[in-house]
Amino acid sequence: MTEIAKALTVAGTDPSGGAGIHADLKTFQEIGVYGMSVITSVVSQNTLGVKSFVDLELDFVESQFDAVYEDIPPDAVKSGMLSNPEVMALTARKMKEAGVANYVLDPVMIASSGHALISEDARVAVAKELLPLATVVTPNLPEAEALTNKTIKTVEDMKEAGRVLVEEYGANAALIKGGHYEGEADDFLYDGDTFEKFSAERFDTKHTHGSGCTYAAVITAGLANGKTLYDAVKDGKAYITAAISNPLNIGKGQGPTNHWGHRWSEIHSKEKA
Ligand SMILES: Nc1ncnc2c1ncn2[C@@H]1O[C@H](COP(=O)(O)OP(=O)(O)OP(=O)(O)O)[C@@H](O)[C@H]1O
Ligand SMILES: Cc1ncc(CO)c(N)n1
Repeated sequence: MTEIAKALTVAGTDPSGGAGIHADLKTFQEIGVYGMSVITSVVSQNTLGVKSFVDLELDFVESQFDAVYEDIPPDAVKSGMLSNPEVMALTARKMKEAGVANYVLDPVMIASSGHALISEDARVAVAKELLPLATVVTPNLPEAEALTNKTIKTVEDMKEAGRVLVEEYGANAALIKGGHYEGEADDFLYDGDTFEKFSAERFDTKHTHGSGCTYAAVITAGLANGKTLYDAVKDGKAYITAAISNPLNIGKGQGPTNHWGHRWSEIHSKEKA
Protein backbone atom coordinates (compact mmCIF):
# COMPACT_ATOMS: atom_id res chain seq x y z
CA MET A 1 0.00 0.00 0.00
CA THR A 2 1.27 3.49 -0.82
CA GLU A 3 2.37 5.44 2.23
CA ILE A 4 0.83 8.93 1.97
CA ALA A 5 2.81 11.85 3.38
CA LYS A 6 0.92 14.11 5.81
CA ALA A 7 1.29 17.83 6.37
CA LEU A 8 -0.17 20.14 9.00
CA THR A 9 -0.79 23.87 8.68
CA VAL A 10 -1.14 26.06 11.76
CA ALA A 11 -2.69 29.32 10.55
CA GLY A 12 -5.63 31.69 10.18
CA THR A 13 -8.55 31.42 7.77
CA ASP A 14 -9.56 33.23 4.58
CA PRO A 15 -13.25 32.87 3.71
CA SER A 16 -12.47 34.07 0.17
CA GLY A 17 -10.27 31.00 -0.27
CA GLY A 18 -6.95 32.43 -1.47
CA ALA A 19 -4.73 32.68 1.61
CA GLY A 20 -4.14 31.09 5.03
CA ILE A 21 -5.50 27.63 5.85
CA HIS A 22 -7.48 27.52 2.59
CA ALA A 23 -4.45 28.16 0.37
CA ASP A 24 -2.41 25.64 2.34
CA LEU A 25 -4.93 22.79 2.13
CA LYS A 26 -5.51 23.36 -1.59
CA THR A 27 -1.77 23.28 -2.16
CA PHE A 28 -1.18 20.12 -0.09
CA GLN A 29 -3.94 18.42 -2.08
CA GLU A 30 -2.38 19.47 -5.40
CA ILE A 31 0.94 17.92 -4.39
CA GLY A 32 -0.74 14.68 -3.25
CA VAL A 33 0.03 15.18 0.43
CA TYR A 34 -2.71 14.59 3.06
CA GLY A 35 -3.52 18.01 4.56
CA MET A 36 -4.55 18.84 8.14
CA SER A 37 -5.05 22.14 9.97
CA VAL A 38 -4.92 23.81 13.36
CA ILE A 39 -6.82 27.11 13.17
CA THR A 40 -5.36 29.94 15.27
CA SER A 41 -7.55 32.88 14.19
CA VAL A 42 -10.75 33.21 12.20
CA VAL A 43 -10.29 36.09 9.78
CA SER A 44 -12.96 38.01 7.89
CA GLN A 45 -11.17 38.94 4.68
CA ASN A 46 -11.37 38.79 0.91
CA THR A 47 -9.41 40.00 -2.11
CA LEU A 48 -10.18 43.61 -1.10
CA GLY A 49 -8.73 43.40 2.40
CA VAL A 50 -9.06 42.27 6.02
CA LYS A 51 -12.24 43.34 7.85
CA SER A 52 -11.49 41.87 11.29
CA PHE A 53 -10.26 38.72 13.01
CA VAL A 54 -10.91 36.74 16.18
CA ASP A 55 -8.11 34.79 17.88
CA LEU A 56 -9.25 31.40 19.13
CA GLU A 57 -8.74 30.64 22.81
CA LEU A 58 -5.32 29.16 23.55
CA ASP A 59 -6.77 26.04 25.19
CA PHE A 60 -8.82 25.41 22.11
CA VAL A 61 -5.81 25.85 19.79
CA GLU A 62 -3.91 23.40 21.99
CA SER A 63 -6.79 20.93 21.85
CA GLN A 64 -6.63 21.02 18.03
CA PHE A 65 -2.87 20.29 18.12
CA ASP A 66 -3.53 17.34 20.46
CA ALA A 67 -6.36 16.05 18.25
CA VAL A 68 -3.97 15.91 15.28
CA TYR A 69 -0.95 14.52 17.11
CA GLU A 70 -2.72 11.75 19.05
CA ASP A 71 -4.17 10.45 15.81
CA ILE A 72 -2.23 11.39 12.65
CA PRO A 73 1.29 12.76 13.33
CA PRO A 74 2.36 14.92 10.37
CA ASP A 75 5.60 14.52 8.40
CA ALA A 76 5.94 18.29 8.10
CA VAL A 77 4.36 21.35 9.71
CA LYS A 78 3.86 24.87 8.40
CA SER A 79 2.90 27.86 10.52
CA GLY A 80 1.38 31.04 9.10
CA MET A 81 -0.72 33.59 11.00
CA LEU A 82 0.16 33.42 14.71
CA SER A 83 -1.27 36.73 15.81
CA ASN A 84 0.06 37.11 19.37
CA PRO A 85 3.05 36.05 21.51
CA GLU A 86 0.94 33.53 23.49
CA VAL A 87 -0.08 31.49 20.44
CA MET A 88 3.55 31.63 19.23
CA ALA A 89 4.78 30.26 22.56
CA LEU A 90 2.11 27.55 22.44
CA THR A 91 3.09 26.58 18.89
CA ALA A 92 6.76 26.42 19.91
CA ARG A 93 5.91 24.20 22.90
CA LYS A 94 3.75 21.86 20.80
CA MET A 95 6.50 21.60 18.14
CA LYS A 96 9.05 20.68 20.80
CA GLU A 97 6.72 18.16 22.48
CA ALA A 98 6.07 16.46 19.14
CA GLY A 99 9.72 16.62 18.02
CA VAL A 100 8.74 17.97 14.59
CA ALA A 101 11.48 17.26 12.04
CA ASN A 102 10.31 19.51 9.18
CA TYR A 103 8.99 22.92 10.15
CA VAL A 104 8.37 25.76 7.68
CA LEU A 105 7.88 29.08 9.48
CA ASP A 106 6.09 31.69 7.37
CA PRO A 107 6.36 34.76 9.64
CA VAL A 108 3.06 36.31 8.50
CA MET A 109 2.73 39.90 9.70
CA ILE A 110 0.80 41.95 7.16
CA ALA A 111 -1.72 40.78 4.53
CA SER A 112 -1.00 41.64 0.88
CA SER A 113 -3.68 44.33 1.23
CA GLY A 114 -1.56 46.09 3.89
CA HIS A 115 -3.54 45.04 7.01
CA ALA A 116 -1.61 43.95 10.11
CA LEU A 117 -2.28 40.34 11.11
CA ILE A 118 -0.15 40.28 14.27
CA SER A 119 0.42 42.57 17.22
CA GLU A 120 3.61 44.63 17.47
CA ASP A 121 5.05 42.65 20.42
CA ALA A 122 4.52 39.37 18.55
CA ARG A 123 7.48 40.14 16.25
CA VAL A 124 10.02 39.66 19.01
CA ALA A 125 8.26 36.49 20.07
CA VAL A 126 8.73 35.05 16.55
CA ALA A 127 12.43 35.58 16.79
CA LYS A 128 12.85 34.15 20.27
CA GLU A 129 10.52 31.18 20.28
CA LEU A 130 10.04 29.93 16.78
CA LEU A 131 13.10 30.74 14.67
CA PRO A 132 15.42 28.23 16.41
CA LEU A 133 12.91 25.46 15.61
CA ALA A 134 12.50 26.31 11.91
CA THR A 135 13.85 24.10 9.13
CA VAL A 136 13.33 27.21 7.03
CA VAL A 137 11.82 30.65 7.67
CA THR A 138 10.23 32.36 4.64
CA PRO A 139 9.89 36.14 5.16
CA ASN A 140 8.93 38.60 2.43
CA LEU A 141 10.94 41.83 2.45
CA PRO A 142 8.84 43.80 5.00
CA GLU A 143 8.83 40.76 7.31
CA ALA A 144 12.60 40.30 6.94
CA GLU A 145 13.06 44.00 7.77
CA ALA A 146 10.80 43.74 10.84
CA LEU A 147 12.54 40.60 12.12
CA THR A 148 16.10 41.85 11.63
CA ASN A 149 15.50 45.56 12.32
CA LYS A 150 17.41 46.40 9.14
CA THR A 151 16.33 48.20 5.98
CA ILE A 152 16.48 46.05 2.83
CA LYS A 153 17.14 47.87 -0.41
CA THR A 154 19.58 45.66 -2.34
CA VAL A 155 20.26 41.98 -3.03
CA GLU A 156 23.19 42.24 -0.59
CA ASP A 157 20.73 43.46 2.08
CA MET A 158 18.46 40.46 1.34
CA LYS A 159 21.41 38.12 1.81
CA GLU A 160 22.46 39.88 5.03
CA ALA A 161 18.92 39.40 6.41
CA GLY A 162 19.22 35.68 5.61
CA ARG A 163 22.53 35.55 7.48
CA VAL A 164 21.08 37.27 10.55
CA LEU A 165 18.04 34.96 10.69
CA VAL A 166 20.27 31.88 10.56
CA GLU A 167 23.42 32.93 12.42
CA GLU A 168 21.95 35.25 15.07
CA TYR A 169 18.39 33.97 15.53
CA GLY A 170 19.10 30.28 15.03
CA ALA A 171 16.89 29.28 12.07
CA ASN A 172 18.30 26.28 10.20
CA ALA A 173 17.79 28.15 6.90
CA ALA A 174 16.14 31.34 5.62
CA LEU A 175 14.39 31.95 2.30
CA ILE A 176 14.16 35.70 1.68
CA LYS A 177 11.41 36.26 -0.91
CA GLY A 178 11.76 38.96 -3.52
CA GLY A 179 8.07 39.40 -4.36
CA HIS A 180 8.21 42.96 -3.00
CA TYR A 181 11.51 43.79 -4.73
CA GLU A 182 11.74 45.46 -8.11
CA GLY A 183 13.00 43.58 -11.19
CA GLU A 184 12.96 39.79 -11.41
CA ALA A 185 11.13 37.77 -8.72
CA ASP A 186 14.31 36.36 -7.16
CA ASP A 187 14.37 34.59 -3.79
CA PHE A 188 17.54 33.75 -1.80
CA LEU A 189 17.96 30.64 0.33
CA TYR A 190 20.71 30.66 2.97
CA ASP A 191 21.39 27.43 4.86
CA GLY A 192 24.26 28.64 7.03
CA ASP A 193 26.73 27.63 4.37
CA THR A 194 25.78 28.80 0.88
CA PHE A 195 23.30 31.11 -0.84
CA GLU A 196 21.10 29.70 -3.59
CA LYS A 197 19.11 31.94 -5.90
CA PHE A 198 15.66 30.91 -7.20
CA SER A 199 14.63 33.13 -10.08
CA ALA A 200 11.47 33.80 -12.03
CA GLU A 201 10.30 36.41 -14.45
CA ARG A 202 8.11 39.03 -12.73
CA PHE A 203 4.55 38.86 -14.12
CA ASP A 204 2.55 42.02 -14.38
CA THR A 205 -0.43 40.94 -12.26
CA LYS A 206 -2.33 42.06 -9.16
CA HIS A 207 -3.45 38.48 -8.44
CA THR A 208 -0.94 37.52 -5.75
CA HIS A 209 -3.24 37.25 -2.70
CA GLY A 210 -1.91 34.34 -0.65
CA SER A 211 1.24 33.86 -2.74
CA GLY A 212 3.42 33.66 0.38
CA CYS A 213 1.13 31.11 2.07
CA THR A 214 0.99 29.00 -1.09
CA TYR A 215 4.76 29.05 -1.58
CA ALA A 216 5.45 28.03 2.04
CA ALA A 217 2.77 25.31 1.79
CA VAL A 218 4.27 23.74 -1.33
CA ILE A 219 7.71 23.74 0.32
CA THR A 220 6.14 22.04 3.38
CA ALA A 221 4.51 19.41 1.15
CA GLY A 222 7.88 18.77 -0.54
CA LEU A 223 9.59 18.26 2.81
CA ALA A 224 6.74 15.94 3.92
CA ASN A 225 7.44 13.92 0.77
CA GLY A 226 11.09 13.53 1.82
CA LYS A 227 12.66 16.07 -0.54
CA THR A 228 15.78 17.98 0.45
CA LEU A 229 15.20 21.63 1.37
CA TYR A 230 16.90 22.72 -1.88
CA ASP A 231 14.61 20.52 -4.02
CA ALA A 232 11.50 21.50 -2.03
CA VAL A 233 12.24 25.20 -2.67
CA LYS A 234 13.18 24.61 -6.33
CA ASP A 235 9.91 22.74 -6.99
CA GLY A 236 8.01 25.23 -4.82
CA LYS A 237 9.30 28.13 -6.91
CA ALA A 238 8.11 26.42 -10.11
CA TYR A 239 4.68 25.81 -8.51
CA ILE A 240 4.20 29.41 -7.25
CA THR A 241 5.39 30.83 -10.58
CA ALA A 242 2.75 28.75 -12.40
CA ALA A 243 0.14 29.83 -9.81
CA ILE A 244 0.95 33.52 -10.44
CA SER A 245 1.42 33.35 -14.22
CA ASN A 246 -1.93 31.57 -14.87
CA PRO A 247 -4.26 33.96 -13.00
CA LEU A 248 -7.87 32.99 -12.30
CA ASN A 249 -9.01 36.64 -12.47
CA ILE A 250 -11.31 36.09 -9.47
CA GLY A 251 -12.42 38.80 -7.03
CA LYS A 252 -12.77 42.57 -7.11
CA GLY A 253 -9.35 43.27 -5.60
CA GLN A 254 -6.01 41.52 -5.40
CA GLY A 255 -7.16 38.07 -6.53
CA PRO A 256 -5.96 34.64 -5.39
CA THR A 257 -3.18 32.73 -7.08
CA ASN A 258 -4.14 29.70 -9.16
CA HIS A 259 -3.44 26.67 -6.98
CA TRP A 260 -3.77 24.34 -9.93
CA GLY A 261 -1.82 26.62 -12.29
CA HIS A 262 0.92 23.99 -12.53
CA ARG A 263 -1.48 21.74 -14.50
CA TRP A 264 -3.48 24.51 -16.18
CA SER A 265 -2.46 23.68 -19.76
CA GLU A 266 -3.34 20.01 -19.15
CA ILE A 267 -6.82 20.99 -17.86
CA HIS A 268 -7.49 23.29 -20.80
CA SER A 269 -6.23 20.86 -23.43
CA LYS A 270 -8.70 18.29 -21.99
CA GLU A 271 -11.53 20.87 -22.22
CA LYS A 272 -10.76 21.39 -25.92
CA ALA A 273 -10.51 17.66 -26.74
N1 LIG B 1 4.50 39.43 -9.86
C1 LIG B 1 5.19 38.32 -9.59
N2 LIG B 1 5.68 37.55 -10.60
C2 LIG B 1 6.37 36.41 -10.34
N3 LIG B 1 6.62 35.96 -9.10
C3 LIG B 1 6.18 36.68 -8.04
C4 LIG B 1 5.43 37.89 -8.22
N4 LIG B 1 5.09 38.37 -6.99
C5 LIG B 1 5.58 37.51 -6.08
N5 LIG B 1 6.26 36.49 -6.70
C6 LIG B 1 6.90 35.34 -6.07
O1 LIG B 1 5.91 34.72 -5.25
C7 LIG B 1 6.50 34.17 -4.08
C8 LIG B 1 5.84 34.77 -2.85
O2 LIG B 1 6.50 35.97 -2.56
P1 LIG B 1 5.94 37.27 -1.90
O3 LIG B 1 7.12 38.09 -1.52
O4 LIG B 1 4.93 37.90 -2.79
O5 LIG B 1 5.21 36.66 -0.63
P2 LIG B 1 4.29 37.35 0.41
O6 LIG B 1 4.41 38.82 0.35
O7 LIG B 1 4.58 36.67 1.72
O8 LIG B 1 2.84 36.93 -0.10
P3 LIG B 1 1.39 37.24 0.50
O9 LIG B 1 1.54 38.14 1.70
O10 LIG B 1 0.65 37.89 -0.66
O11 LIG B 1 0.81 35.91 0.83
C9 LIG B 1 8.01 34.45 -4.20
O12 LIG B 1 8.64 33.37 -4.86
C10 LIG B 1 8.04 35.69 -5.11
O13 LIG B 1 9.28 35.82 -5.76
C1 LIG C 1 -5.01 34.01 7.33
C2 LIG C 1 -4.01 34.70 6.49
N1 LIG C 1 -2.71 34.32 6.56
C3 LIG C 1 -1.80 34.95 5.80
C4 LIG C 1 -2.14 35.97 4.95
C5 LIG C 1 -1.08 36.67 4.12
O1 LIG C 1 -1.27 36.50 2.78
C6 LIG C 1 -3.51 36.33 4.87
N2 LIG C 1 -3.96 37.31 4.03
N3 LIG C 1 -4.41 35.68 5.66
